Amino acid sequence: MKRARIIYNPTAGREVFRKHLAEVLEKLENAGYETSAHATTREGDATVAARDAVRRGFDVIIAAGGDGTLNEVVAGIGHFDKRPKIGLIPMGTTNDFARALRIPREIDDAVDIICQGDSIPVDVGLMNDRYFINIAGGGRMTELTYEVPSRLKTVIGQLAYYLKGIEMLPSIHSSHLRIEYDGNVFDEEAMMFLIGLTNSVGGFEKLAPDSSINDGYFTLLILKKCNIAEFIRVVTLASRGEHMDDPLVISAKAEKIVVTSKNEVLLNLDGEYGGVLPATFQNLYQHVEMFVPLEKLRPQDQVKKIQ
Ligand SMILES: Nc1ncnc2c1ncn2[C@@H]1O[C@H](COP(=O)(O)OP(=O)(O)OP(=O)(O)O)[C@@H](O)[C@H]1O
Repeated sequence: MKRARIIYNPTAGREVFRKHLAEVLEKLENAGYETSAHATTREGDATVAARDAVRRGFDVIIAAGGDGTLNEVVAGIGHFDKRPKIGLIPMGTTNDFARALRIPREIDDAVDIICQGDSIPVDVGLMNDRYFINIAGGGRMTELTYEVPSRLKTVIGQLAYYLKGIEMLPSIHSSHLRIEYDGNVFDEEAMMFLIGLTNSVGGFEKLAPDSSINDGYFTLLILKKCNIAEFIRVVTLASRGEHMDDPLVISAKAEKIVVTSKNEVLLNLDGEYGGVLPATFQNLYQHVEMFVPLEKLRPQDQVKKIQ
């Protein structure tokens, strides 16, 4: 019998996962998994619990929480040579990663996907020595996501980002950025840069429309220096996925990106504070294996499943 370890964040999102734990355990047992669960107690605990699960030989780790919990689980298993497969039960507010992988928000449906057993390899990002699964970025604008108070985020979800964005508009300014990406160099003032692994960020599902979750490449987006009116124009275009051809936007695919600045530029990693530049971003090709609804994935993400 295979063994699964559920790592859940009891404080994530709106729903209380614990209330559903018995039925989730039963479903997994019926699907042939001997399952146990760990409730995280603080920030970073999912990383410790995931590391522990690898050492104890679990075949599968199921992250029940938001992107933050999944990020911590990936950080916990990332350094090991033999990594358990990951299942995801989206319990967060934005659940960007689950959205990109077409994993449904309903607990029951998400568990069904794990029980069905289809899985694909997924790329993971490494910034200096920290893992990310969805997006990294820097510049005044990306500070938004961690300035949104978490209680506000839980109550009104992604709307909080937009509200905070409007409030912060007057304070948006450019920074000097030197970005080396696979042999190319950008060295100018810019508003922000984003390094994406998936196509879904902060509710913007078409931010990196042609990204694939397992091709070994990041999508790099740079927004050049502009005024507030231009900035609003590009963000509006981005909400519709129509920003890629805008003259203020540089986009590229890259495996390795090195970013430095003459200014102090704060970084954002999967929606959390990620330190300051300089930073080296490395795409770890197909580093984790995740359970997904294979038939619902976009064609470019449907890598032949590994048995
Ligand atoms: N018991 C706990 N008390 C407080 N914080 C916790 C606890 N367990 C985990 N955390 C922290 O909560 C953070 C956010 O959790 P998570 O991402 O699961 O939910 P979310 O913020 O609601 O969702 P999303 O990231 O999708 O918006 C995690 O990064 C984790 O460090």
